[in-house]
Amino acid sequence: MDSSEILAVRGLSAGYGGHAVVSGIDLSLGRGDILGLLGPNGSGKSTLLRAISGQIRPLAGSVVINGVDLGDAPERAKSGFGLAIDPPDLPGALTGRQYLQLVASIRCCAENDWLGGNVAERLGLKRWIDRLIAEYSLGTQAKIAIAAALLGAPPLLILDESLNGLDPLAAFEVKRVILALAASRHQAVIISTHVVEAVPGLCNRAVLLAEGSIAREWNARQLAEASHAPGAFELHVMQALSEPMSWRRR
Ligand SMILES: Nc1ncnc2c1ncn2[C@@H]1O[C@H](COP(=O)(O)OP(=O)(O)OP(=O)(O)O)[C@@H](O)[C@H]1O
Repeated sequence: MDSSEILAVRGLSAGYGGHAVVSGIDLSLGRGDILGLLGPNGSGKSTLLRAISGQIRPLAGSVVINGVDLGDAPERAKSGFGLAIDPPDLPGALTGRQYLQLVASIRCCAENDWLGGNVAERLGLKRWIDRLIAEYSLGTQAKIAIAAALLGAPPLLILDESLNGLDPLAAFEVKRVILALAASRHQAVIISTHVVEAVPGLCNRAVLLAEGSIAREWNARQLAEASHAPGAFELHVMQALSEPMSWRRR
């Protein structure tokens, strides 16, 4: 494996009850990559991220995180990524601080071990930190999930629609944190989103999932070009989705 490769997904199929929802997925992320994962509802974005994060077992193929095969050494591989938990799955009976302490103890780091300052404060969590997560709004829950995912600066950061529900200031701060992580070239980020227009300014790679397969990919140059023309990237995505499956991935 290339030492700069943080995520290597090869021939991955995954789904539920033995039925594949995503199949034939190949992905390689290096240090400094920010991958935007796009796709219509039900196209398999969350399923793919669940397979990459070891929440479901692949039906075929492999996932290697920072050089560790998830199938061979799941616990060691899992220490290579931070995942922002879906707000309904957060432990509502803990305070934000207790949750950060819990995640920090699992990651063997301090509860304020973030690259680039106090992320909890930057996301506006200071006045919520000693209150129960169950009392948080959805957006505030998303913020604590992101802050926890970033603890200990894991090589890979996985955000599944985590920008949803954030107020503009918090979304701006999360984007700044992500861009700084990528600029440090120690980490890679994979972020699924329906906010197509945010992708060219935030990501240097993008893939479009359709019916469980990668239908189209964009590299840094293509995203940079699209970012100069308002609406251009959204148009590319909509065009790709309107093409028959057999035309895609050119
Ligand atoms: N736990 C589950 N058990 C069985 N089927 C599931 C489960 N979770 C998702 N699916 C099915 O897998 C398919 C892909 O769902 P998935 O949530 O991965 O899509 P998505 O692209 O993330 O969608 P969205 O944009 O709506 O969040 C859907 O048909 C869905 O019904």
